[in-house]
Amino acid sequence: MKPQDILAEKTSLWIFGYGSLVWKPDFKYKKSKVGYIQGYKRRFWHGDNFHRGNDEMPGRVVTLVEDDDACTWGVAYEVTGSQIEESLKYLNVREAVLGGYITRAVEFVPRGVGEPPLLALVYIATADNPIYLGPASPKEIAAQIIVSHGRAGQNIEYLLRLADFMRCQCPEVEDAHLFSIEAAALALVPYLLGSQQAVPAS
Ligand SMILES: N[C@@H](CCC(=O)N[C@@H](CS)C(=O)NCC(=O)O)C(=O)O
Repeated sequence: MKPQDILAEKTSLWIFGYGSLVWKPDFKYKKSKVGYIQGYKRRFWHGDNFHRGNDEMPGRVVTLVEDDDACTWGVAYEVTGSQIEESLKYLNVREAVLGGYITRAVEFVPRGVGEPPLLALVYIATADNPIYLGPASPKEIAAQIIVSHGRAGQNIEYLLRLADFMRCQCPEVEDAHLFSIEAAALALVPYLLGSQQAVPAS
């Protein structure tokens, strides 16, 4: 199903967030649900030269990579009436124009027992995007994150708030990729805080 199929003559639209959108939606919505989408894994493989980085030192933000065996937890937001146009207009700038994300339609599964799956719009950055950075080790990703910042603030804030969301809202979920990067970044902070030692080689 294409994104436009779920937008046609809609009085209600669900938007799935799995990165900064889980802690900073910044658009009006009617309700939100924690849950997951199947067939995608979340990875810090997208570059960001606006919100959490710049052209000289791009930050790293998350995107989704297709993987039939994986699922990604986040938050789905329901927008209705005028919220639909307002949210899409806002996200088009924040995610597509400034972030390089495209939209896809996905099936969102709410965590609540017996709650039916919902069709949702999701913003994904694909490998053909000019600022896509691709795979790297947790240490390499962490080393890039701790020195990057952009118009929205420090890249490490983006990492820590996402890790906090997962610990608080999805404590039962194992996300080795996210938490290994968080641990590597926190281990590097003492070196960042002006210690004399050089940052250890990764
Ligand atoms: N599309 C993902 C990732 C969104 C995301 O992190 N987008 C960046 C743009 S590169 C953003 O909005 N950052 C705002 C911020 O870092 O405060 C989501 O659904 O959460």
